Amino acid sequence: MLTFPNCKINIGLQITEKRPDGFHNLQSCFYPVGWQDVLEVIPAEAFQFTSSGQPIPGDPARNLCTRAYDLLAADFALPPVQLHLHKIIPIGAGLGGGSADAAFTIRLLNERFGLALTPEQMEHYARQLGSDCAFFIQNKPMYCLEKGDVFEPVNVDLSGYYILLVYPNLAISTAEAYAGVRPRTPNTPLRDLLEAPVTQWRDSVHNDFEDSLFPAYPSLADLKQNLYELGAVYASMSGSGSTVYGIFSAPPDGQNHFPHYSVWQGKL
Ligand SMILES: C[C@@](CO)(OP(=O)(O)O)[C@H](O)COP(=O)(O)OP(=O)(O)OC[C@H]1O[C@@H](n2ccc(N)nc2=O)[C@H](O)[C@@H]1O
Ligand SMILES: Nc1ncnc2c1ncn2[C@@H]1O[C@H](COP(=O)(O)OP(=O)(O)O)[C@@H](O)[C@H]1O
Repeated sequence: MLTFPNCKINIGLQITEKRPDGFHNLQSCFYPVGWQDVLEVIPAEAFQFTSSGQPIPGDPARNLCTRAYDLLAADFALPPVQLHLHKIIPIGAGLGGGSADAAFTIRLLNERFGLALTPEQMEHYARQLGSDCAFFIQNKPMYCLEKGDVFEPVNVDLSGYYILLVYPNLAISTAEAYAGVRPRTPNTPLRDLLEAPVTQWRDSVHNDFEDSLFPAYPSLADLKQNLYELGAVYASMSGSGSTVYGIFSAPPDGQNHFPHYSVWQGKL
């Protein structure tokens, strides 16, 4: 059985405070985007995780797909399987690709083996694997709070727009990015700013990670400027970087403008 874990972008990201557990409370709109991996579950004699495509750093036994399987296998009598992941979504890119793989593993095993888990139960498992993992269970635009794992509905609909994602071949560790931020109470909550149409977001909807990462990596600020010059109605870095995206009202000519970077474009 096959499934296609997709990535997300963050539309605005306010980091409001450091928590006693060392994590940060945030407010952000998470929005699913169609850049996808391929994940297959295959009957096997013994559990095995294999991958192709981009090399994934780290021990396969600690891969988020393996950890998702182990988590469910602790509570259910799962038969052994081979999980094969064809990795396409850039890694360490602010796109939540690893979290998507983990959440889709839970969804796939639930369906394949008739575990009858509700979305809330699957979110409970996903939260144990990463802060933005639970989002990918329902996988629809959400206003995310606390660690990014508490959801409220959001009235952001970008259907009809096009998106261009540019990954500048620079992996940024999420933990390192959080270590550089200065949490603060925003003047206006992101939720209120998102009430305006996308054409008015440029000067108001902000990703707080840009404040520390753009000075450290000036090429990221240049990339955002390039996307505006290409005609984006809104451009931003996603999550903890390094992907920068632009939202366009007509299809942009992305491949020709960024020949040395990994790009993906499609409809929202
Ligand atoms: C920044 C965001 C924004 O959407 O996405 P990415 O850019 O990684 O995709 C997320 O908060 C990333 O969530 P996720 O990638 O699941 O992070 P986790 O694995 O849970 O945590 C990695 C490390 O980041 C820090 N961390 C993460 C989430 C959070 N709310 N506060 C934190 O301080 C912690 O130091 C933690 O050890
Ligand atoms: N299936 C997976 N895909 C990508 N990264 C994974 C996976 N499993 C574990 N990881 C680890 O997670 C880290 C990157 O996670 P990723 O979700 O790509 O980054 P980001 O949160 O910035 O989008 C890497 O250090 C990688 O070793």
